[in-house]
Amino acid sequence: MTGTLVLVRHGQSEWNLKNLFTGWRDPALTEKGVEEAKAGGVALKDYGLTDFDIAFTSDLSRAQHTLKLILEQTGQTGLETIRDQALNERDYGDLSGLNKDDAREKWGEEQVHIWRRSYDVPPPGGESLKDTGARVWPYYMMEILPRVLAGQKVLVAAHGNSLRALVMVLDRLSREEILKLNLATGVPMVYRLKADSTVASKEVLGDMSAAH
Ligand SMILES: O=C(O)[C@H](O)COP(=O)(O)O
Repeated sequence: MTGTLVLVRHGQSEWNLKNLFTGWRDPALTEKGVEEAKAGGVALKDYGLTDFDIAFTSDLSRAQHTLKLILEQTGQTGLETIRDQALNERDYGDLSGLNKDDAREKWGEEQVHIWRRSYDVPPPGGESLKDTGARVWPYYMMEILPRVLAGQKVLVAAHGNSLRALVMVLDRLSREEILKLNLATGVPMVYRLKADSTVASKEVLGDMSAAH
């Protein structure tokens, strides 16, 4: 029997609230984001996951803060944690700091949707989902997956697009399907993997439909 992999997107950030492209910029969580992260922790606790072996997070404070708030709820504040920029949000390049509605007015709804959700079209000066995956997938294979296959319970607090890259592979989504996938903030996804690293089961502890 292999272990458990939990993926959770950080709670709402100040720039999510202001509707700005964020990428590698480093805004803090909002009050709502703090509440979402705590709720994610409570959901894990209620589910019975209070004994993680290790946690991973990005180099960005919104993900690190989310992880801290979750671990406070599961009673694991001292848990070994590895931070790595391989798990950072996709680099939004020249869009970073721009308002998403202003960008739609300037470039059109469809172009902005393609930049935000397509597999291989990068925003100007930034990373496509494929580019993001090119750093997330090897990191997952080398650092995270071996621990899960060894039976550990592993928690990953990261970002909308670094996690979409992982979910694309875990859920075997096509390029068309990934266009439609949005991850809600603070909602844990609990995966159990088979020994061949494919997914045995997936449970979502919250409401993903609120994602946009
Ligand atoms: O970096 C950002 O702006 C957000 O965290 C994710 O953005 P998206 O919803 O446009 O992918």
